[in-house]
Amino acid sequence: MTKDTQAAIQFSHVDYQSDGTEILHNITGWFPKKRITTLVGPSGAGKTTLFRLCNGLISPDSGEIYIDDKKISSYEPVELRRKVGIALQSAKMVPGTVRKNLALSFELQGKEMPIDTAEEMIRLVGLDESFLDRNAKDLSGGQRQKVSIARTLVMKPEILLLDEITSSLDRVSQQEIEELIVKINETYGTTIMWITHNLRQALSIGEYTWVMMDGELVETGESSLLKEPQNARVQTFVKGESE
Ligand SMILES: Nc1ncnc2c1ncn2[C@@H]1O[C@H](COP(=O)(O)OP(=O)(O)OP(=O)(O)O)[C@@H](O)[C@H]1O
Repeated sequence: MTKDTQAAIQFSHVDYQSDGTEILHNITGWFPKKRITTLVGPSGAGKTTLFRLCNGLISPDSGEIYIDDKKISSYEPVELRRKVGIALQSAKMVPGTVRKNLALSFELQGKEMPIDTAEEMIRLVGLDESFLDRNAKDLSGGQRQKVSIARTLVMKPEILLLDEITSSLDRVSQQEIEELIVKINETYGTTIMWITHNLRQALSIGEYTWVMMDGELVETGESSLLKEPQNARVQTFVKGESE
């Protein structure tokens, strides 16, 4: 992709190993600020591991990651967690109300969540305020995913990492979440990085795409590259996923 905007996150020759096995190899690339970029690739390609590097859960063995042109290692953990929010497919809830779940990040910092923040975020994700007092265990899969996104958004992250958040949802809920992702990006200018197995989503929602395979970044650019990939392995992957 041409560098017409600033990078929110930049990888420079990043390697990551676990128990002596190389999981990510020489990753060099960037995620444009305030845009939606999808990450696609076969299972085990290293996409989730890349996310864990981005929010500081793990650190590279070599190479460097920059967030807003500043080395990731120079961020305080609390500052990094606030800047980079993450929502996962499992959307695990703690026992109790939706409000309690939304307040988790504040609680961890010994703060109280402002009432209007909870209301703003629950409305943003398309649920009405009565949901705040519902028990999280009674939510449907789609509602739980929306609450999980709202829970990440309460800290107003500049960068939002979404890991396969629509894979277990029905078509209608998927579409609602897709619309929500676009709305978050437009409302707050949030940089969004979105792992998805769904190439239709990558083509229609994500402006840019990273294609990862076997721990490497094999193709990157505007999402339209998925229509005519240059790399033979990507061609095979795209063909397989579209059948
Ligand atoms: N903590 C770990 N220890 C050892 N191996 C790991 C660890 N975490 C991930 N791996 C391995 O690293 C590789 C990449 O895993 P990762 O979960 O990042 O891939 P992925 O692209 O997100 O896959 P999926 O689409 O299935 O979620 C896999 O082979 C996985 O088994």
